[in-house]
Formats: sequence, C-alpha cells, structure tokens
Amino acid sequence: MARIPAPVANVRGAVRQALKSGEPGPALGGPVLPGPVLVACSGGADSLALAAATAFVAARLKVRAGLVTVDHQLQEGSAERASAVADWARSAGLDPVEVATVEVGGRGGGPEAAAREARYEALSAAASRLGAVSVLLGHTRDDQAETVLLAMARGSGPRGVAGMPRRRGIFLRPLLDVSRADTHKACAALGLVAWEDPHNADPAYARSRVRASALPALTATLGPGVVANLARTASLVAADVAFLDDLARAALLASRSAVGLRVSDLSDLNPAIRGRVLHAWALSLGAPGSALSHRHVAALDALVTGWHGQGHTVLPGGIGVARQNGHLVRIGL
Ligand SMILES: Nc1ncnc2c1ncn2[C@@H]1O[C@H](COP(=O)(O)OP(=O)(O)OP(=O)(O)O)[C@@H](O)[C@H]1O
Repeated sequence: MARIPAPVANVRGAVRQALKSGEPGPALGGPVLPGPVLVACSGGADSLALAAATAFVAARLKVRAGLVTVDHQLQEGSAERASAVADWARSAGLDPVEVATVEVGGRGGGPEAAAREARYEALSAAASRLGAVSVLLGHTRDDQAETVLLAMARGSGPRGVAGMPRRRGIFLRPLLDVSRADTHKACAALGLVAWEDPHNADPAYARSRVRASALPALTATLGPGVVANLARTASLVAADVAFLDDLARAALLASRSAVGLRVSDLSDLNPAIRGRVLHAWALSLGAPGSALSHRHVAALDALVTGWHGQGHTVLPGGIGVARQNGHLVRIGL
C-alpha cells in the first residue's frame, strides 16, 4: 500500500482526534447519530484539507459528515466557486452538502466583520436546520499565532492573547495544532486545487500584513519555533483565563444585591477578578461587548477604588452607572 504523505496523515490525525474524542457531541459514534458533523469550507486550502480529511475519517468511523460553503456574493465568480466546492464535496462522499448564499450589505462594523457575521449566522442556521452536532472550522496553528500577535499589538489583554477557542458552542477548530504548510501540502498531495482568497494577500488588512511580513520577520529573527510558540501561548493563557472567569462568575453572584453590586464586596476582590466582575456585570446590563473597552471597565473600577464622590459613568449603549449608598447601580439617563 502506498505510504500516506505526512501532511495528509497530520490533518487526518487531527480530525480523527476531534471526531473520536466525542468533542462533536456525546452521541457521536454511538448507536443513535443525532445529526451530521458539518465542515465549513470556503474552498481555501485550510478548509479544503479539513473537508477531505473529514470525509475520509468520518467514513471509517461511520459518522455522518456534510459540508456548507457560504457565498458572500462579494467577489466576481463567488457563486461558481461555491458550487464547485459543493460539487467536489458530493464527489468526496460528504452528505448533506449545501451552498448558503448570504447578503452582507446593511451591517455595521466594516466589510470584513460584516462578512464574518453573515457567515457565522448562515453556518449556525444550516447547523440547526440539519440538526448538526458540530461545525468544523479550518483555522490552523498559523491563524492562531497571527491572532495572538494581533491581540498583543492591540493591547487586547489576556482574553485576546488566549486566541481562538478550540470549541465555542457548536463550532469546533480541529486544526489549531496543524500548520498551514501542512494543509497546503495535504491538498497538493491529494490533487485538490484550493481557492486563493485575494483578501489573504491584501495589505489593507492587518492580518495579511502579519502573515506576509511580521511573522516571517519574527521567525527569521527568533527562529522557526515562533509560530508554534505563539499558538502554545494562546492555549496556556486560555486555561488561565478560563479559571479567572470561573472565579469572577462566582464573585459576581456573591456581590450582587437587589439594587446592583455591593461596593464593600467589590473592593475586597483582587483587581484581576474585580475587572472581570465589572466587565461581566456591564454585559449583563446590556452594554454591547464589541464596544465595551478597558476604559469603561476602568471607569467602573474608579467608582469602587478611586471614589471621591464623582458623578456617574456612561457605558456603551447609553447605560448609566453611579455609586449610591454603597452600591454600584444602574441609573436612568
Ligand atoms: N465562504 C466560506 N464558507 C464556509 N466556511 C468558510 C468560508 N470562509 C471561511 N470559512 C470558514 O472559516 C474558517 C476561517 O476562515 P477565514 O480565516 O477566512 O475567516 P476569519 O474571518 O479569519 O474567520 P473567523 O471569523 O473565525 O476569525 C475557514 O477555515 C472555514 O472553515
């Protein structure tokens, strides 16, 4: 039997681990299969290698696996690309296979964010319609390293440096330990022609510049382990962040009162926990997470630790918070 090329084996190994460990849902591999695993595939090398490996592994594990490709209708020929991906997926034995066509226009936050939001909505909708147990995404170790570097450069703090989670809700990223070079080599070895997203090489995007210049420069300066080490940093930080978040959840419950949060409880907390409690509380009041910054949390913190009788502070979403009678309370503006 011909030897399987190492990159193909690596991608399959990562997918096998994800499918076998039960990560995609408790009933996988059991007698009753509640629904398929879906691969979210753009036709790019990462998600194409993921889809090919999933088709291969799922057939052997007797797990149902399908594919969804999203047509953002933003580029010339996007519908043809989507239907070519779908045709290939059917020929590879994936089932069900769907093209989800989305309208990206009319959303805020820039074209990239709008496309991402539309894509995740479409993938979530397809997953519920098809009763899927998981949606597999093709992010690689290199994507994780880029995410960490960007987060550090932007001062995003531990939550950003923790990178992309392996699982969030129905979404699962089995390739976070696999290099991008391997997904490209796996496609080449399998004779799969991957689509090149022109955005990936567009220097208008910070991520493209990190990919094209910053990471290669760091690798040249510090050595070839930089990408893997940045990705490892993400998982180490993610474990700490999860622990601190657990502590903060408990502290939030303990400091809640009928009117708001008790200042005496908040001031006893370690600053790392207090910041998280205030952040979580602000979210619970309805402040939009995308707009809630360190500055807002610092202003809440000042009501606790830098109290000099100052007035209220305003959170994103027009939410007023003041200190009254030993409590942080929401006020009408
Ligand atoms: N058009 C698409 N159709 C289906 N899945 C897609 C599409 N584009 C991207 N994906 C999925 O998302 C993964 C990441 O893609 P990409 O890096 O282009 O997006 P991103 O904007 O960085 O994603 P994220 O929002 O998760 O950070 C792909 O490997 C694939 O699984």
